[in-house]
Amino acid sequence: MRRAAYRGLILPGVLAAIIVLLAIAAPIMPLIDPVRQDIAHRLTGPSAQHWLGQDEYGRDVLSRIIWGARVSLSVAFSAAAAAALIGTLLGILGGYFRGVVELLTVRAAEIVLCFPPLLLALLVVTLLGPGAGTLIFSLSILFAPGFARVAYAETLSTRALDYVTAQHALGARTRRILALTVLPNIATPLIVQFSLTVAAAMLLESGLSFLGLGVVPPAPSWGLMIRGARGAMEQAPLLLFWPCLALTGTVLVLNLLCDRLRDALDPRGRAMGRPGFLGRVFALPPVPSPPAPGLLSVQGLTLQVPGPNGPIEVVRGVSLSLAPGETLAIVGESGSGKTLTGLAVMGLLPAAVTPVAGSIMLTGQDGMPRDLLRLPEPELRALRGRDMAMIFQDPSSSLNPLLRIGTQVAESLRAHGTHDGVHDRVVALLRQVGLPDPERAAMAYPHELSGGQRQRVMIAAAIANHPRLLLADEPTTALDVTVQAQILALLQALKEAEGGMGMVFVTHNLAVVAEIADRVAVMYAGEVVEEGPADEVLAAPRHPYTAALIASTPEGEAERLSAIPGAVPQPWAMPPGCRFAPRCAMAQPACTVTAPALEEVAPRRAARCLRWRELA
Ligand SMILES: Nc1ncnc2c1ncn2[C@@H]1O[C@H](COP(=O)(O)OP(=O)(O)OP(=O)(O)O)[C@@H](O)[C@H]1O
Repeated sequence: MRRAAYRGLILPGVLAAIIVLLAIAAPIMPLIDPVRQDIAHRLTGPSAQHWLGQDEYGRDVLSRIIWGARVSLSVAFSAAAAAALIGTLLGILGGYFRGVVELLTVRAAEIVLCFPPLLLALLVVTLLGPGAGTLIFSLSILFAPGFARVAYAETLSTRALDYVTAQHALGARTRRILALTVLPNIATPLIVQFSLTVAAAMLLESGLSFLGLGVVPPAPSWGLMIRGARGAMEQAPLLLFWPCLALTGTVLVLNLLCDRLRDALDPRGRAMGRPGFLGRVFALPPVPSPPAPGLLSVQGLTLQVPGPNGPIEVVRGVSLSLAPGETLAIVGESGSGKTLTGLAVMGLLPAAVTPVAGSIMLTGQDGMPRDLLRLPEPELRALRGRDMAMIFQDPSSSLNPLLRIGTQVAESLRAHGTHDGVHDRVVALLRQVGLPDPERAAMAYPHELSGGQRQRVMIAAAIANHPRLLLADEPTTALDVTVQAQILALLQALKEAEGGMGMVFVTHNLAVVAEIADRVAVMYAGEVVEEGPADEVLAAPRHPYTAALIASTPEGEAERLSAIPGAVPQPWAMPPGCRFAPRCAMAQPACTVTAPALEEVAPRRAARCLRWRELA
């Protein structure tokens, strides 16, 4: 993934390098003297000797463009770099220490913002006299507060995050925390700010030179060229075109370069967002006739992420089915692919994850089965929250902290066309999910509720439109044990009340499976290794991994737990043959050679093990 991000740097990097090299190499290139006048040939068009023609004094336009790049680029880069350095320092210090430091840094820098930028630049240039040095000085004063504000805002939110607190807890010095933890984490918006500032500085330099307050004529600068060309626009329009093209092109290349640089430096960059419909569909082979589902039927779902040596299958050939009114638990260790399978159903996969095979058929409220993997985004969006809904692990981060609970639950109703009696319906929903004083809860903000109450709110929003399918991704993991039991009981009760609603429950907890699931799919390293009725699978597993999971689950006080040796293999280092073989007590040589298929081991039961019969 990072390699792809670095590849994205090539085109803008090469273009920017050409521009910079041309500017640097201007003195040694066989260019005509950019200030040599040839009045006899003023405003002459392109010729073999003057490729871009001659200007109003007969000077060579190509030579002035290339020499002008030196001035424009050096002024813009120097000013942006100085502004970035000063502004970032002020912003980080102000945001981190707050109080008086904030007053002396960020707030002091903001005084500059009270003046119109052009007027301030004019003032400085008038006081110090025109020239490149003055331009750099005035532009850095102008742009530093922008950096200070971005750095300040980002530092404010970063300093409150757990990984910064963790550094304090480890006894790290403030200087190191600022340089090694805060700065890299606020770098992304600063890079974007830098690209915008370079572009703005080039434009302002051109503007000031155009006004006669920047670079002093006859030295070449793009701004001066535009100024000169303006007077001769009617006779030689191309004279205006060339410096404008150079300015626009350079600004666009710099913006692109900074965007790509941000993607390459931030490992989260490409993982955020979601793949578009075309990206999804082109990656998927057509399915001739998808099997008819009960409520949900996942067939052969394979998900890939880009890896350093080619794509990696993080979920492989997963097939699941769910009948109306049924609860299917997907269980497995961390990294087994449970969450990605759930997100694939919702069409909410991260951008880095692409479905490359399989189908996900859902029968909607209208009784029509649809393949969710091949549905355009607007149609998927219409299904989300109405035909299928999802609740997540951490209710604190799923609720918007700035909106009242009632507004957030109402949003899920309004999103699907309910506009009348919304308040009453919201209160009824909050009552249905067991919130003690629903009228008051509707007016509360998320931070005023406990974790369990927030999860109840999420459930209320999820069931607001009577979905046919409810996906619950570890909805009780972030809660304490007593609250967990209440939420499980609530989900069970709601499922019965909402007659026919199916539930897919992602968990790593077998006790939860035993409590609520009708069927269970056990996942290991991206594959379903066993599937069947929950009570049968838990009582008599047919896969050594399921058996090992059960043996490692606490049950009663006297039980002795046995841990599963080793760890789930990393997606890029899957063992050949059976993926569980390296950790399996029953593994034999054949297991490390042949990847077992998911075999039917009893009616409506399947297992992916060569030796399942020995477990029977
Ligand atoms: N955005 C992503 N980019 C690259 N790889 C990813 C991404 N999301 C998940 N993966 C990989 O896919 C695999 C399955 O992840 P998934 O989150 O589905 O596991 P899980 O079983 O739900 O684990 P957990 O219980 O910890 O959430 C993991 O090994 C992870 O490395």
